[in-house]
Amino acid sequence: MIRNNFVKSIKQIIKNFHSTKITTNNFNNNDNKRLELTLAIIKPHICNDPSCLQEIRSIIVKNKFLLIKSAQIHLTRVQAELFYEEHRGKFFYERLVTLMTSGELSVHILAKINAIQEWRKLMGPTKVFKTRLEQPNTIRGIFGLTDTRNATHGSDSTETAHREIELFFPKFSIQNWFEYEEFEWRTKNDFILDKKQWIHRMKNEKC
Ligand SMILES: Nc1ncnc2c1ncn2[C@@H]1O[C@H](COP(=O)(O)OP(=O)(O)OP(=O)(O)O)[C@@H](O)[C@H]1O
Repeated sequence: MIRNNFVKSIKQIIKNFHSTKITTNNFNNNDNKRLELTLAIIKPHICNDPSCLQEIRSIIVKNKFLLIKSAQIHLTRVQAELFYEEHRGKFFYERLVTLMTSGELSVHILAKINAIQEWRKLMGPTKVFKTRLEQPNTIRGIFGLTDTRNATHGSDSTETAHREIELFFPKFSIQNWFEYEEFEWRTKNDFILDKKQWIHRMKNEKC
């Protein structure tokens, strides 16, 4: 019941979000801090439910993250094992790998000032049952089902973010993005959200 109410209120927030045009003022800060990149993953049990998937993507946009790249990816077992290598041997490792290979993932490179910390804050803590009580308005508080099926993933440091971005988007050059694009994303006037691809485009960018 409580969970249903949260889902309803999130739906309402999203309904109010009609405009796809946003201005960089939303992304600027006063001390000209650079944007940061992080990797966000929406896990398979959410991707299997189109309305939940749509809601989480809309929450990302609503919270003023820039969607730089997005892809639907089905991991092989080898890829999932590599991704979660640090957890090998833990009691939840097998079920985690099974979950992450059970269907498509929605994978996104997000940009924002303090993107890593901001995305983790929006997701909420790993443990779903505690999170539902203590931080019910976070993504995991609303959409998490169990500690493993906790809806989303987010990189936990710059080093991890860059490693994970390279793993999922091998053609994307982080170095080039910071050298040639970061300034424009941070300072140019407006972007358009392409809701088919779930990426932001600079206004004059060709599709
Ligand atoms: N105690 C646990 N029980 C079940 N699953 C767990 C547990 N701890 C972690 N996991 C699963 O392993 C994933 C990676 O765990 P980690 O400790 O890196 O958490 P996290 O940094 O909050 O999550 P993520 O890396 O996915 O953003 C978690 O997102 C969750 O799916």
